[in-house]
Amino acid sequence: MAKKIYLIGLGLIGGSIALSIKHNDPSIHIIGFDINNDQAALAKKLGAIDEVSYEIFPSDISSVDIIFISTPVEQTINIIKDLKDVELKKNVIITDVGSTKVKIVESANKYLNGRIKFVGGHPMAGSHKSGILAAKPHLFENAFYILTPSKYVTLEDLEQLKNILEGTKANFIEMSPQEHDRVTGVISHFPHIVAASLVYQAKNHEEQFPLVKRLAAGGFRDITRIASSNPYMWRDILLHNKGPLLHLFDDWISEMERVKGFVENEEAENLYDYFEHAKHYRDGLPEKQKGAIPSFYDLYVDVPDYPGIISEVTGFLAQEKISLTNIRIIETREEIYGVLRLSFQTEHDRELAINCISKYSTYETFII
Ligand SMILES: NC(=O)c1ccc[n+]([C@@H]2O[C@H](COP(=O)([O-])OP(=O)(O)OC[C@H]3O[C@@H](n4cnc5c(N)ncnc54)[C@H](O)[C@@H]3O)[C@@H](O)[C@H]2O)c1
Ligand SMILES: O=C(O)C(=O)C[C@]1(C(=O)O)C=C[C@@H](O)C=C1
Repeated sequence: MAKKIYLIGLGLIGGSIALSIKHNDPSIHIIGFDINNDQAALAKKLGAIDEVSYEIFPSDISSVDIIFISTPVEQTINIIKDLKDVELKKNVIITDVGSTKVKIVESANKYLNGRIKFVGGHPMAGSHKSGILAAKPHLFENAFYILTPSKYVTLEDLEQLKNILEGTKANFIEMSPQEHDRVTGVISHFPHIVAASLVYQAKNHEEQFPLVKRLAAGGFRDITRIASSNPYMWRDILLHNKGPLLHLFDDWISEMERVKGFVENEEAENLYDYFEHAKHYRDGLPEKQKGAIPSFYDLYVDVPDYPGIISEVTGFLAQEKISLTNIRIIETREEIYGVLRLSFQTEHDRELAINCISKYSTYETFII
């Protein structure tokens, strides 16, 4: 069992991996390095790591069992290249978390050439946010964690990596780097391009229609949330996955032409079928697992409808350090009661909230 871990890159993903390892087994010693010293200091302060390294390859790197590279994908390749000349522990495992795999695994095979065991990794959960302050120990709960092990990696090596990642509560799945980049191109990379393009469509109409920005409601905000992601990260991802993405551009252009034809020719039945089939497929996405549908867990609370009720309820949760992902007043009933909808990242947090609210109040809670 690995007892000493080294994390290069202490942002959202690296930080969440560190927190999940620490929460699962505090005895694991984690050293962390980040080119941004503030991130590293925060990671230490948050208890994600035990020790900050101020150089990327410290002398005690030769004693670590597993090295996680959780940097943007182009930096990941640079680090793998530099690692080839570093003295490391025999049987050390190196893994990454990059959103692309083909180029990263190619560089590992080229520079580490089996001398060092490399397991491509990619947790299929995250956020449009970046940095250690967005990191959560349960970020990967119920998500798929994709592994693309090279031929030099044994089953025991994979088990050792999965054991250290047990605290993520993710579901591990193996695939080839090629399959990984094709699939993630479809369900992650290209959707990020589309989200950004929809933002540009609004921006490009703002001069003619100044209200565009102000009238943007839930639908536009939902579909464009990921356009707030880290541009540095997505620049690298698109350049790493150019091949599959160029095919997806062609598919998308054909699809838009097809739908344009339905509208232009007023093909009502085709338009209905278009939305109906999309709804059927989307509604069929697995709810429990993350990465497919944001697995927010909603709790409804019957509350008296008076000023300050929201801060009263969130105050209960704050007292017990229960984190919330969203809160909305969804209904104000004629009589004195209203309904709050509280959203949580995990079912466990929702359970904690139910107990917390019943402990501090008589407000009725229910799950739909
Ligand atoms: N954001 C997501 O939803 C998500 C999900 C799964 C995988 N990923 C992948 O995880 C990786 C990290 O993404 P993130 O969301 O954690 O980004 P992030 O910006 O939150 O964190 C990246 C960290 O790496 C540091 N860094 C950059 N270059 C470095 C270098 N050369 N040496 C050391 N540290 C360096 C940055 O200072 C930053 O703190 C990326 O490869 C991304 O594709 C992201
Ligand atoms: O949840 C989000 O905001 C994400 O964009 C996470 C997301 C994705 O779903 O595309 C982004 C990049 C990753 O490689 C994996 C997951």
